[in-house]
This record gives sequence, C-alpha cells and structure tokens, in this order.
Amino acid sequence: MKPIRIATRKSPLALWQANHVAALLERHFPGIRTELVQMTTRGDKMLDAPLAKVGGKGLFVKELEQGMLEGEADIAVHSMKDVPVEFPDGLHLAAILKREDPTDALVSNRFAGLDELPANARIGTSSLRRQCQIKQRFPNAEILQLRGNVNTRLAKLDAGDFDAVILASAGLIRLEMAGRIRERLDPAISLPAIGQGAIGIECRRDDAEINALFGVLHDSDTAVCVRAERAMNARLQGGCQVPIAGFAEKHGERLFMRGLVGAPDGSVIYRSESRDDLDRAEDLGRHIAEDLLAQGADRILAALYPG
Ligand SMILES: NCc1[nH]cc(CCC(=O)O)c1CC(=O)O
Repeated sequence: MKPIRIATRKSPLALWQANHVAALLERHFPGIRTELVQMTTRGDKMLDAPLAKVGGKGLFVKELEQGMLEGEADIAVHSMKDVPVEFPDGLHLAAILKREDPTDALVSNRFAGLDELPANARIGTSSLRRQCQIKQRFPNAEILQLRGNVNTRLAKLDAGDFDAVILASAGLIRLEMAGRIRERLDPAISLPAIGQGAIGIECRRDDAEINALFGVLHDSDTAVCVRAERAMNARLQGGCQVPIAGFAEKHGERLFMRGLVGAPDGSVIYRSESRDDLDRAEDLGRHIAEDLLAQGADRILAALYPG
C-alpha cells in the first residue's frame, strides 16, 4: 500500500498532532506507512492582523481541504476548534480523537493564578471569546493582541509584553509545556471554544480504504460532545473570530452543555446551560443556541457580522 499522505499546517502544534495521528496509524496497522504534506494556510500568513479582523471561515483548514480534493493528500489533521461546521462537497470527518484537557490556561511569569492578577493587568489574547470572559471578571484589564503559534506567543510573554496570556491547555500539554500553566481556568470562568482540545481527521467521503482505517481511532464520547457543540455553532453561524463559547460534557449517559455569547468588552454575556440524552446531542446544541438568541445574542452577533 502507498504511504498515507497527511496534510498538516507547519506550526509545532499542528506537526505534533499530525505526527501523533501517524504514530497511532502505524501502531494499529503494522506495515502502514505515512508521510506528512506540510501546507501554509491563509491564517498562517496573516499573523499580524487581529484574528477578529481577518475573518473568513476555515482560515486554518481550507488549503488542506483543497489539497485532499486535488489528490495531493489523503487525510488532514485539524484542531476541531478550527474546523467550520460545514464541510466542502466530497469531504467529511473520518474520526475524532479522545479529547485532551479542554480548558483555557493562564500562563504568567509574574502571577500564580487569576486571583493574583492586578485589576489593570495586561493580558494577551486575540480571542474575543477569551477577551469577553476576562473583561467581565476584570473590567479594567487591558487586553492586548497576541497572535502567532503557541511558541511565538510564549516568547512574547517572556519578552515582558504581558502580565499573563491565555492559551489552550491542550496545546501546551501536547508540546510538553504544561509546566508553564499557572492555572487551568474552570469552565465557569472561561468557557472553552467549540471543539477545543479535540483533534479531527478529515478525508474524502468516497475513499473507502482510508475511511475503513479510522474506526479504531474514533472516540465516541468526545464525538458526541463535539457534535452538540458544533450544532450550537451551526445555529449561531459562529466562526473562531466571534465571542462564542460552547462546551459539552458526558455525565454518565447524559450530556451537560453550557454555551455563551458575549459582547467583546465583557459588558454583557448571555449564558445558557442544559442537559439531554446522548442521542439528542444536536438538539441540545441547537436548544442552547436558541436560548442564547432569545436572550439577545442575536443583537451581539448582528453587530459583529454587518450584512
Ligand atoms: N486558535 C488556534 C488553536 N487551535 C487549537 C488550539 C489548541 C489545541 C486545541 O484546542 O486542540 C489553538 C491554540 C490556542 O488556542 O491556544
């Protein structure tokens, strides 16, 4: 069999994730070979623009999808957080891996945790979702733009540009930098992004050989949570550039989900939570979305998407 070509971005985290999938495939299917096809996405090129202004869905995945559609790669490995809810014709998710720690992490060289931060702390993040939740708790905090891959962001912190930065715990853990985490922020304080901590494997729908491989890597507990979260996002039309958070957890045979939509300045945050059966994951996500819209989230989202 020809090597399985894995499309990936070139950031250290993306390469870690692609190599992780390659190692899992080689472990489960002795004899299978893999090779990485490294690509640059529009999101990687526009590292200076504030993420909220760059816009466009699929900023970090489009080129990888194009590569698969053109036959240059067989699968793409993504952070589910970056994957739009709609797939291009011909592509779909083959598997979702078991979720890593889904929380946001506070990283600081000066302060031991969130409660130690001064009221006017300078906090680095380019995520409106993180910004609105931090601003609600610390109205006088100064939010400073922080783009680039995980290593770049830590270098900017170490250069003294910020009192603290907020990153996904999962990225730090995967890159063996968990020691830099000062506090894993409780979801009640910083509700994670849809899909945060989960890795997805995308491939061509009609590629039977490839599709057959991924059942063993699929984690159905993670998938049911991510399905609920993505159903919420589908209803809200959210991308990674809007202040939307959604996080589902499996408690026994039930799902518990929380969602929020906030104004970027933290002046108002609409929150919703609910429970439902596992086989109603998508209804649960849509229900949370409807509840948020009914509270007033539609006005926040309309202001962010003119037209
Ligand atoms: N926005 C980029 C991005 N996409 C996924 C992760 C982290 C890994 C994950 O969520 O699985 C990150 C970095 C971050 O938010 O700090």
